[in-house]
Amino acid sequence: MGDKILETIGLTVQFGGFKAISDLNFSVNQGELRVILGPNGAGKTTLMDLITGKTKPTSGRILYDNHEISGMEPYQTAKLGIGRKFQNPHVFDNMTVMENIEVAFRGFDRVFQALFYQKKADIKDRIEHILSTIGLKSKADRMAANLSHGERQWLEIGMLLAQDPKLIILDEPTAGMTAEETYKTGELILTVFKDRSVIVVEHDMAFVRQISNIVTVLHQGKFLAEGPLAEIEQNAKVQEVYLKEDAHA
Ligand SMILES: Nc1ncnc2c1ncn2[C@@H]1O[C@H](COP(=O)(O)OP(=O)(O)OP(=O)(O)O)[C@@H](O)[C@H]1O
Repeated sequence: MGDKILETIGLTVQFGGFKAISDLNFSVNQGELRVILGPNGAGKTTLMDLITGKTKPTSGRILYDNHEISGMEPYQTAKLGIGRKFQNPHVFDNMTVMENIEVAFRGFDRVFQALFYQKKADIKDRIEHILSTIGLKSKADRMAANLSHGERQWLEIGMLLAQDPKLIILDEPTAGMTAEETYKTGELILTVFKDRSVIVVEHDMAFVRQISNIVTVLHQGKFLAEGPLAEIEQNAKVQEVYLKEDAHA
């Protein structure tokens, strides 16, 4: 596999007679931040569901870090180090910000859970470090329910960091954010996930411009184009797909 963290080969999933992902060959290198673009219904979320095991492929392979993971359950891919942040934050409202990060540490691994109390000082330092990274140190004791939408998203990014995944999947991390929150999220992603393998599904083009390196465009479950954003924006096939999409809107 060389330095690929993820590779799909002929990946296909069929719902009834409809192929939501069709014969897709796609790969992400170690340490790369890859953005996935595509009009509504292109199959972006389905691809992320396939990688994490939420959806099982009809055919084809998914290789992750030298493991064949197609057909695995989400808890298995999580154990192997694939971490996902959903569009709507999955934080525990009835817990404080600090407790949410603590739970993310504890829940990840049973061995770690057993060691948790012995290593409390060490864990505390790591939790504090994560809280300052996501800019929520001063709100550590606040209930998660009382955070703003942007802060809840950052808290979930902190929970991902606590799990220390090898491959991070971010599903529209700026959905519902103000322009300022979106920019701050871009900065956060560029700093905290630097040198990590990250896949970001996103629509906000200003945000994509801020963070992007290589962009992969999907259309109707198929690979359409791939390259630096500036190149992709000039791509005739991509322009056609997005223009058609606008015409239907
Ligand atoms: N469980 C399912 N059963 C039937 N059809 C599905 C299922 N999941 C997804 N689809 C269909 O597969 C296609 C791809 O959906 P998907 O959500 O992956 O697209 P997307 O690129 O993430 O779109 P959006 O940008 O709107 O989120 C859509 O036509 C959707 O209706």
